[in-house]
Amino acid sequence: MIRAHSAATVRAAEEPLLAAGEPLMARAAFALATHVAGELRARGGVSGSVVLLLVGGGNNGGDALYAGTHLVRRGCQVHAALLTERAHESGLAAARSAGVRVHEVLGSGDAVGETLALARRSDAWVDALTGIGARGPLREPAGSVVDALTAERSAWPAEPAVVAVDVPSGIGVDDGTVEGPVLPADRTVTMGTAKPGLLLPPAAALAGHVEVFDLDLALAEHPPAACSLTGADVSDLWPLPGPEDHKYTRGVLGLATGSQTYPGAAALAAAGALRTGLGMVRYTGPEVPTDLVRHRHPEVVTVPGRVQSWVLGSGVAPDDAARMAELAEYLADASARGLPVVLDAGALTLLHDDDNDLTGPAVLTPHAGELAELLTARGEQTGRDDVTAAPARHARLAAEITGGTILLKGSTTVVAAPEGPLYAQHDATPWLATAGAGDVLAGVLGALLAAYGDALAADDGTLTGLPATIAAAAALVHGRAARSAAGVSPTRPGRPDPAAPRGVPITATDVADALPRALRTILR
Ligand SMILES: NC(=O)C1=CN([C@@H]2O[C@H](COP(=O)(O)OP(=O)(O)OC[C@H]3O[C@@H](n4cnc5c(N)ncnc54)[C@H](O)[C@@H]3O)[C@@H](O)[C@H]2O)[C@H](O)CC1
Ligand SMILES: [K+]
Repeated sequence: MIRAHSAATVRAAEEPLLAAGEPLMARAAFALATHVAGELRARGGVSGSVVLLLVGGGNNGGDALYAGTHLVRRGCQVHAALLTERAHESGLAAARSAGVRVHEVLGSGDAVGETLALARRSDAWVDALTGIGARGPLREPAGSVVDALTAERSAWPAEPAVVAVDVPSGIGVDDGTVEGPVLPADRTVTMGTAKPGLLLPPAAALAGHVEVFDLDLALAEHPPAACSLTGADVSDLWPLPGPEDHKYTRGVLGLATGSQTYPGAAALAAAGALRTGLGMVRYTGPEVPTDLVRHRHPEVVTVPGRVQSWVLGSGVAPDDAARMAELAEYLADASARGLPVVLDAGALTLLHDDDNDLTGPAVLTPHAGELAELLTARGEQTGRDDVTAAPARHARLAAEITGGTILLKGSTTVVAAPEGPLYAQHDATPWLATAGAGDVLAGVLGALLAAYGDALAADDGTLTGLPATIAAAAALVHGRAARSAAGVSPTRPGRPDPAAPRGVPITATDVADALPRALRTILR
């Protein structure tokens, strides 16, 4: 699991070490210089390369100035463009005495032109304008300089190497927003621990490859603000059957999905659930989807009976009054029993007013538009673009309003419960943006929740965070299955790797069919 901690937590953890005189900045600077040298080596060599440090007025800039002294000693020609009146004093003194060429570009009256001229002669740019001390989007002239460098860099995608210090300057460090200019990085060298903005969209896409440099910060007692699950985490929580298991100990999932108009969602959700593995799927719905499910998945039982979790709503239109009334009944029953439910598609509108408030564990699976509609219906006027600009913030808000866990679908899936860490899962592929993919995900999620259904129903509060972890796990598995089906390899958010296979078109059925293949690589 990748754990990211808030700026405030990092400062609290740094405090005692700084008070004890630990040379944190010196360590950070050495690590930064090592990674910059690594980028230069990958592009042909270190000695003789030209490095440009973009220096702000705080310790973030200090890291880069000290790193510059190491790079000079490794034979680089290092320039420092000071985009501040007050550069880190000792760092600047060390840089000057080591032979870093310092340019006080503010004084020239043309900070953009001066910096751009230096940048065009450089093989690597080190973004040290702001770190965890940033307040809001980049102020001038840093903003205009970054805009100009971003335009310059997009003209030469392969060059130069851009290395961000701690975070790409100007991102929302704690929430992943991008409210102004940010220079996309090839690599971010982050100090002590990952920061939420390096995992959360849209900022995560600008960080490139993230290297966490350990500063021995005492973070164990500080809960992370954001996490990303890895395959190993999913393997640890996966419900593996034992010799004593039977269908009810493995979990029975109730599917109230699909409708006369959209029968396919019933079969796709069933496929996702069955290939995730569980005791049994019970399907309930009108004749057309029922016949389809029976035909496609003879394993599915279509008579009512005991279930341990529900998936409601995939393939149900909010104006399908009869079907919506059924969903409301299932939701009320599940809530009364404390059974976990997945609310997808049409079922999300059940929470557009507080008549159906959630009393049991629930995971809502909206895309950005559905989340905007839900928030607006609950009095928070929100547009789709607002959600995509700040997904973590809006997912958390919806979780607080509804009491449910929000799995917000997107190129990076964000999961937010009313409290506890956010999850960011960047495991999918753009090929997954295809009809029915969400139905399969709902089935995967429902099956996993069914395995934990009895425990969640009997929970005394110790499992509060479990639905969010399970939702993140479902997103990881679903994304890995899509990559496997499309034939693409894992990617970091951000610049696509030109050498990576591009993949092929896939259907939602392909994703469901690829689940066992994906699980074979996860459940080792
Ligand atoms: N504390 C340590 O010894 C270590 C710190 N690390 C690095 O330090 C930064 C945090 O440094 P801090 O001085 O607190 O703040 P920043 O340098 O991130 O930024 C403050 C700097 O930026 C200016 N500023 C603030 N907001 C904006 C804005 N919107 N636009 C433009 N400029 C802005 C502000 O005026 C100050 O001049 C941390 O990220 C690490 O990189 C070490 O790594 C570990 C030891
Ligand atoms: K930075």
